[in-house]
Amino acid sequence: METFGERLHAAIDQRGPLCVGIDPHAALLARWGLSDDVAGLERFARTVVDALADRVAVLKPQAAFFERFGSRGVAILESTIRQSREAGALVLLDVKRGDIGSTMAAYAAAYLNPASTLRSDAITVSPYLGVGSLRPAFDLAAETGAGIFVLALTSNPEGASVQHAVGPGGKTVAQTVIDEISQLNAGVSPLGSFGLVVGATIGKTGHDLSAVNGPLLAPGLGAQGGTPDDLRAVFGESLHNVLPSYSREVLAAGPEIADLRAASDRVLAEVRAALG
Ligand SMILES: O=c1ccn([C@@H]2O[C@H](COP(=O)(O)O)[C@@H](O)[C@H]2O)c(=O)[nH]1
Repeated sequence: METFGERLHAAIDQRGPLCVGIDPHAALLARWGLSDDVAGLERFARTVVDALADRVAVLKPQAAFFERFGSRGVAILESTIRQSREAGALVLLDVKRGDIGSTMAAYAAAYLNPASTLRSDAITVSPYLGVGSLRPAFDLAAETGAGIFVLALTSNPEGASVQHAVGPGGKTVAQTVIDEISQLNAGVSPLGSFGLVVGATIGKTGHDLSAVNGPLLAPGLGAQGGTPDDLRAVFGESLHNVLPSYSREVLAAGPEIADLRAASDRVLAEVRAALG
């Protein structure tokens, strides 16, 4: 069985280092001339899949924007995940789950079990209950060839007050998360399946990402103010493992498929130039 790290490495080789988010904000539905309801949601998500799933390495549906429409929104999320994967994109479902281990096992089954209708290639998780509480998700991911991205240094300005806090061992909370995830990827080639989320907006923080050996998802580009040039300051020597992620910056170019493709090609060229 191919691991998520192997599949992601191959997808980036073939399609380039880019993740595009599927974030059907109410404001974007309006901008596209769509109604803020399930029909609008379905058209929006289908258009993004038709435009990008056969060309970008990773699509990242943001579960919140589907869940706000209840069970009918979740049904659209299911079809969006399925159609994206059928068209060749890897799907990173942005759900940011995190709970005590026994409950985490159920979340993992919902998103990573091959029999689940929400089965994705990878998910985002929150380590606020301790990285160890995520163990059932790590185990199921390893068993099924899926990936996990753990929030470490998030792109929002509020994140630092918790993530930069220093624990009893003298390490920051974020560095503790980074080090625990690094252990899961130790010795793996070409790329581990356990990634971190590190915002492109955070600047130079002094955190050491050199041992991660896994993908570093970088949201915060575009609409949140981060630029490809910021990536060097944030990631330094770890730039080669960065997966830049854009949502609104690309989605705002819709609803025409050609315009979405052009926006995605433009940001890909910009991040390629920055990553070197
Ligand atoms: O630290 C984080 C973690 C996740 N996100 C998510 O990424 C997208 C960003 O959307 P933009 O439109 O490109 O700003 C969104 O789904 C967030 O929930 C993040 O921004 N920062």
